[in-house]
Amino acid sequence: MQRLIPVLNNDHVPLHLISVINTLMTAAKEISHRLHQGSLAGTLGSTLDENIQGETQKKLDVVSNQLIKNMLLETNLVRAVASEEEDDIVEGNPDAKYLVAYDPLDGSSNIDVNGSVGTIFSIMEVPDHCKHGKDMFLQTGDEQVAAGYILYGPSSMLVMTTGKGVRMYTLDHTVGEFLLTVEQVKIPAQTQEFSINMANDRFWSAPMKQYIKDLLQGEEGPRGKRFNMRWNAAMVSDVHRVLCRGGIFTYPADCREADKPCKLRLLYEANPMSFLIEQAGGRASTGYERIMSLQPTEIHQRVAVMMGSADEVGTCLQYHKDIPCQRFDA
Ligand SMILES: O=P(O)(O)OC[C@H]1O[C@](O)(COP(=O)(O)O)[C@@H](O)[C@@H]1O
Ligand SMILES: [Mg+2]
Ligand SMILES: [Mg+2]
Repeated sequence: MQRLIPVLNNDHVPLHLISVINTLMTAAKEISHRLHQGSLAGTLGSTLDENIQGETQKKLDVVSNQLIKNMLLETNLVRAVASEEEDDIVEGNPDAKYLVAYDPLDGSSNIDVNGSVGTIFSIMEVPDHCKHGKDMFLQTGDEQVAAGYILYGPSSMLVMTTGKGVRMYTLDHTVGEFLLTVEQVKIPAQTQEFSINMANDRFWSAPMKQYIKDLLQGEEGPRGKRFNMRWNAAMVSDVHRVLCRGGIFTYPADCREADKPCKLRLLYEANPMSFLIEQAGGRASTGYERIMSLQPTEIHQRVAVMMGSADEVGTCLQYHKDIPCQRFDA
């Protein structure tokens, strides 16, 4: 089985970019090790702090963030990082070419129940027109040069793209390397599986309520087929399932909190996942716009997300076209 770096070399990925990716993998192996140690590592549970988004930080959110940030900045190949767990960007080498946005630990409410979690990353180049400050990161998802995630599940897996399809690698603990295990990921266009937090049903907009209602009616409803539901509460593992066998994953806008209609973050959750999904033949939208075409205005900006099997996402978007409603995220 091929190791990660020779695969990236074969794809003619620039050497410095390979080093950045490899550094992320070194951090990921350390995070994977700590997660597998569980309570034995003394890093489960919460801190007394909140991040910029008002969410209680888990100890492993903080540890993972520090590991990734320090390792990336030490390479001197990174101009700046933007993390879910940092209020602002953290600057590195002023002459470096790469920007890395990341969610150090996604789905972190799963940590204390020994559930799957992940690390999500998005790599961009410093734009010509802007060499300083957080505005460097305000690029569309189409500008990403690499993106992916590490899923810490029963096995640890890297799933990534540099724009030439999607590959999956599995961490072989005996050699400490990610080995290529799926050469070309392709999402089936059709599906009978959806992934959503159903507890938010009464807070969704009219098109989303109707779409899910019709799915639930199965073969007796307008869709004419039975659907199953899966929700891991970690975007990484829910999207991983979609990449493996198809499905639609969605976290739509809702009206639970007027000033926070969306949950998932554009730069380090929605964009990298959309890059993977599109590279694997799927679609990724907010319900109204293609996610990777959005012009970001803030580093911690949130967006509505619906992504996965192309035909199923298309059907969901049709509901958004046909049913007029007040947009909570407008
Ligand atoms: O609490 P909910 O509504 O189930 O939300 C789960 C969603 O929130 C997230 O956990 C947000 O990510 P973080 O854990 O990085 O904040 C997603 O991974 C997941 O899809
Ligand atoms: Mg997350
Ligand atoms: Mg997180």
